[in-house]
Amino acid sequence: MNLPALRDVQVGIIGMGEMGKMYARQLAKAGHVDRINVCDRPERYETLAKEMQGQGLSVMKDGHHVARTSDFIIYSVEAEFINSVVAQYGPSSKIGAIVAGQTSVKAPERAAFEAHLPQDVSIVSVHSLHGPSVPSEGQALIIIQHRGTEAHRQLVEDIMAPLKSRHVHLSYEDHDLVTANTQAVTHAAFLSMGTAWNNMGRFPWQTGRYIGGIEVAKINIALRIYGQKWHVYAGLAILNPAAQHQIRQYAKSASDLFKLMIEERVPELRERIFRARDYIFPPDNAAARPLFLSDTVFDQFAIGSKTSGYTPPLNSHLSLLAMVDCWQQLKIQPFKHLELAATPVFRLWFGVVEYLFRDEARLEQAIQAGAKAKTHASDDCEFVVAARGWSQCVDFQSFSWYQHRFEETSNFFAGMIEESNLQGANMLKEILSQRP
Ligand SMILES: NC(=O)C1=CN([C@@H]2O[C@H](COP(=O)(O)OP(=O)(O)OC[C@H]3O[C@@H](n4cnc5c(N)ncnc54)[C@H](OP(=O)(O)O)[C@@H]3O)[C@@H](O)[C@H]2O)C=CC1
Ligand SMILES: O=C(O)C(=O)Cc1ccc(O)cc1
Repeated sequence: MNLPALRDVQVGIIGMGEMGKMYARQLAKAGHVDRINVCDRPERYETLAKEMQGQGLSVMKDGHHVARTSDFIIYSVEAEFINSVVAQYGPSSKIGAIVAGQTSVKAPERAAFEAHLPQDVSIVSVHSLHGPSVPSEGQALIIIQHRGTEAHRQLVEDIMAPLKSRHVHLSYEDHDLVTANTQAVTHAAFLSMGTAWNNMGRFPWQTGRYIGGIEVAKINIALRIYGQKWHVYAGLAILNPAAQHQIRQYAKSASDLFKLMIEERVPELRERIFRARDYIFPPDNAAARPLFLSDTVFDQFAIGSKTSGYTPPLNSHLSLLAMVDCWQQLKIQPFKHLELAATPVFRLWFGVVEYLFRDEARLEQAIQAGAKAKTHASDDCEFVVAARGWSQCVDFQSFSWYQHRFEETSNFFAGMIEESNLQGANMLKEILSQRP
């Protein structure tokens, strides 16, 4: 069947949440295709039509209308619902259409497409590796040519071109492996930090003390994540087949290292941390292009005043030590994904980890702080409990438990999130532009 020329293509977006709106607005602005047909749930039709007035979009009542008129249909709904939404609207797909999903985890999307789409429909999926508030230019856009020809793939890439993203070609399987390696444990770390602060009942940035260096990055990213929708994180943790055991290992690594700290088993602790470091940051790894973030970079975004004369106690950085230990235990080499398919959050987090691990004196200070000074032992104890809790929640595959845990902490942070998101966005932009 002949494919339409780009200027004659009608693009359909089912699910006008944050990502759907971001795509719709950018594609409509480019004006390179014939029409953009969009819908959300039928009960939201009138409100959506009003909201989208004058933006060059054709707002439709439901997914049947979008599917039957569009040559390229993007499902941009919650991963938890992808099967039921595709089951409902998939059979209405226009003959010969190309279908994609924006879901962050592809195993359920693939299963839904294979089960419910007619055979004449091609599957060339997409996934923007950034949140809706990050400009798409230069960020990774994964393209998955699953069922269809080169011409189908090319048409999809031409349709997505106005986003000016960097197209990365992966299979469905590799997508889930790469995103589990970059996102699952990263999110578990930040979610656990937030839960620990909530359970301690104090905001780390409201203690009146100066917070600089990598602490600022931790706080801003944690708040950034808690400012997003819970289902995005729940979906990729619970439904990605490669994510669960990584999150479990992260909790185990945090717990193992914490036990070595409180039992003051310094030689064992040091041996384990240095073994992990040598695996993740081998000194002779020419392929690894370090980010080399510095205190000066982070301190531009410090909280409080350095002139208060207060010297912050040394931190054990348990969340960072556990990350590298987890990667080493599972033999994951995250460097491999840094250039190709890292999200902005992962790149920043990796930079923070590297900042600690590429400096032996800093690493030794963390070991001493954890096993001797024990200045952060009570925080670390809460962190271990929180990491285990998130891991159990993911193992149990409970979306409602996940939502409850997430919202309890995001409510605790309410009021802080907006301010921090602004600072977090500036920080991401500044720090990520520091790359060699
Ligand atoms: N936010 C992010 O940072 C990123 C998200 N993604 C992925 O993109 C997808 C969308 O995420 P995002 O836009 O953030 O989430 P949103 O919750 O903002 O958007 C999803 C939208 O789809 C709607 N929806 C659900 N069922 C239907 C249906 N039957 N018909 C029409 N619309 C429906 C939802 O309605 P309701 O709320 O009532 O359920 C909601 O408005 C997810 O799979 C997510 O994992 C990918 C990259 C980044
Ligand atoms: O950068 C991150 O890890 C984020 O938190 C934003 C995000 C969330 C979900 C995705 O599918 C892609 C990017």
